[in-house]
Amino acid sequence: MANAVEPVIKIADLRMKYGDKDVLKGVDLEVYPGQIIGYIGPNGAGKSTTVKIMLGLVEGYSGEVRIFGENPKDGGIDYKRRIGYVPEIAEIYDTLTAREYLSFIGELYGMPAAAAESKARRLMNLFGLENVFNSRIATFSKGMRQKVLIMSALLHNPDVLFLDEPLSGLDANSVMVVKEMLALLAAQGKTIFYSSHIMEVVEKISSRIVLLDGGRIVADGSFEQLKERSHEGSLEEIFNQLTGFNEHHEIAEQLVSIVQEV
Ligand SMILES: Nc1ncnc2c1ncn2[C@@H]1O[C@H](COP(=O)(O)OP(=O)(O)OP(=O)(O)O)[C@@H](O)[C@H]1O
Repeated sequence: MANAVEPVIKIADLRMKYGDKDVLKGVDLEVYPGQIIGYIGPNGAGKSTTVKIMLGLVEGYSGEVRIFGENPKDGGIDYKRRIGYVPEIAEIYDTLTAREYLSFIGELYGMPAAAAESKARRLMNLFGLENVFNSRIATFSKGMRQKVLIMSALLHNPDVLFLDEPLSGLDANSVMVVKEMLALLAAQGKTIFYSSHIMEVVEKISSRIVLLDGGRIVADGSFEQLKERSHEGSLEEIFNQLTGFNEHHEIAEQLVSIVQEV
């Protein structure tokens, strides 16, 4: 049955090479409003490359890519205001205070300065960072910096959020808050593209899981559908089965034996 709602993300036959290496080998994907996509795959599978292409950060690919119907190659910027991004490794301006940084990012997205600052302050309070609003980011712990990154991606109320290991460094309480917040955002029609290696979290929060392996999508469905198809119990086991990995015992034993050599 045709879906009457327009896809937020539409990718068709996406291919990308780095030098001689085929990194993406024909990826097809349509993502709809309100979906939380768990985008998973082994190291080097091509996850970050896909996301960077969608964000317009990487060129040189072939195939069709549309975000809100726009082609990242066309250079339009209005649709980019509807996107939020938490990269895995972020360039964050250490010398700025959280207040300065977040206000700056808000203004970049077209928010009035006062509105950006007021929103940033209230988000900081809810993340338990009210006492460091005027402190330099250089003095922040890893988790505090990660919270600032999450806030900076959300400040302008984007319609689609790309998250790469967003919970990295967050304490257990903050993890619960962010997971619940993502579910609420999705329930309001926001689209979440969630890339992570933490299978327990992906299993719980995703409405749909897309597994990329060697530049190809090898599974696409809800956790229940993937479970039924693979006859495995957990997403970690499904991941191991679909990526053909069953050597963890052997490799672990060999690692230990090398470590123990003197
Ligand atoms: N700028 C680049 N130049 C050359 N090769 C690259 C570049 N960026 C990525 N690659 C290669 O493309 C492949 C896919 O990388 P990508 O970062 O998309 O993988 P990933 O699925 O995000 O992996 P991880 O889980 O480790 O983050 C890897 O083999 C990587 O070495």
